[in-house]
Amino acid sequence: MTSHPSPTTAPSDEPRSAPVASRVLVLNSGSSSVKYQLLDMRDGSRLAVGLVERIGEETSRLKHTPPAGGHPREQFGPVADHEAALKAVATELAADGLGLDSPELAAIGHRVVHGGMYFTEPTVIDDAVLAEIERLIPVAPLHNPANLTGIRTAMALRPDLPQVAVFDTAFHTTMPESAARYAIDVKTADEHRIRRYGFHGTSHAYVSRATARLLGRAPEDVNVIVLHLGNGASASAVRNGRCVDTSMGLTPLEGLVMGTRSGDMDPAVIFHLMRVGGMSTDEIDTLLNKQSGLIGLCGDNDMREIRRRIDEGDEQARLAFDIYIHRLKKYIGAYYAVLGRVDAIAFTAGVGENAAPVREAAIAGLEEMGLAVDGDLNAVRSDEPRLISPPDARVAVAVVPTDEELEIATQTYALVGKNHA
Ligand SMILES: Nc1ncnc2c1ncn2[C@@H]1O[C@H](COP(=O)(O)OP(=O)(O)O)[C@@H](O)[C@H]1O
Ligand SMILES: CC(=O)OP(=O)(O)O
Ligand SMILES: [Mg+2]
Repeated sequence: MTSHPSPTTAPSDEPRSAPVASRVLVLNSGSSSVKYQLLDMRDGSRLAVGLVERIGEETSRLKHTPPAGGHPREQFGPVADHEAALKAVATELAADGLGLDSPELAAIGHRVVHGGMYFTEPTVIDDAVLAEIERLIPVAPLHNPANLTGIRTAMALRPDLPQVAVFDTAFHTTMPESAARYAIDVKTADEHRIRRYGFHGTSHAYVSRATARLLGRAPEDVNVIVLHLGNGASASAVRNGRCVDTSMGLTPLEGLVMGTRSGDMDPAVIFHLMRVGGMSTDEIDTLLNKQSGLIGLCGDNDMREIRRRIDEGDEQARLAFDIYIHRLKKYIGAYYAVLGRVDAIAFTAGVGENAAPVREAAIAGLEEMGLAVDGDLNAVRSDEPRLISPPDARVAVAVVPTDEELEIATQTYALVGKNHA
């Protein structure tokens, strides 16, 4: 696709209608990276895609893929912080004539990981919204600070433009109290707003809908278990298009075994580490969030590397893989029981979309539940949503690539259009 010359600057006294500008820039700021996409919302096409990774290190890398036909450009060298990263992104976009000053830009959509109980919908960002995202930093210490810097930098670059926050937690606000509450003293829980919020909601929403489409059915008619297996990983149970349970909780630490996070464990492990191990709260926080999961178990958090080591007979990598799969299987069983009837199980994100051995092992032995994976279908590599269960399977097993950026752009553009109308 090419960048279109702007036909869009409307005179300010024109009647208010859908936004004339049709582009949305999406920023997904992680703890050490910024992923971005510029989309044209007339057809959902991508005008530019990129990533700045290893922010704050000497070895930062920016990779920018311009409109179709252009060669990806890479830059190496230190990018000090998220503000510097975003400015570098703005420079790259400007070099392709897609600068942030473009009148065709309708809005900037931001992934915000923790929205607490307050934000159930995409929200235009103002000072009060910024303050609430800031207040939630203690429950998303790896994510919300980066999200905030991304927002503030974008606001400084385009103060006139609507900046929209799309929250990871929003899709999970439909969870019933029976799933959202921990079984702890109610007064204490309420005082500190301790409950299960869930994350990756934009992905769970997008993938559960795309799975229904793959089955040729309406989202309201299907029950889906979504397994979002990236570096962070979470499972969700989606009944008739609405989330009824998810594996992450107050913070993105609960649930599945992840790249560097432990997921579920007896909370008494923490008291033990404090009392007997002499560790501080911060040390335990770092241990469980950054030094546990796959990396803690075997020294690698990348599933490709773990599979390579297993193929070489590495026992430690094998055990890490087995622990990862065991936890995943437990959640499949649990959410099967929560939903009662399951129409599909969808694998998504970096591991879910690419690691056929993970999909095979997670479903193995569940034939009595109507679950099976066809070896040939599972081996297919594709960017398209696809079934990997045998044609006669009672429950569909699918690989459904997620697209958080498209979902964020869609929600952002819909909100800006609504506010305009
Ligand atoms: N070809 C592949 N085979 C197996 N695992 C892969 C492959 N490509 C990516 N992954 C896994 O996906 C992870 C990244 O997933 P992703 O969804 O991009 O994570 P995040 O958004 O949390 O950064 C990597 O850490 C790696 O474990
Ligand atoms: C919430 C969360 O875990 O996000 P990510 O997978 O991007 O780290
Ligand atoms: Mg991700």
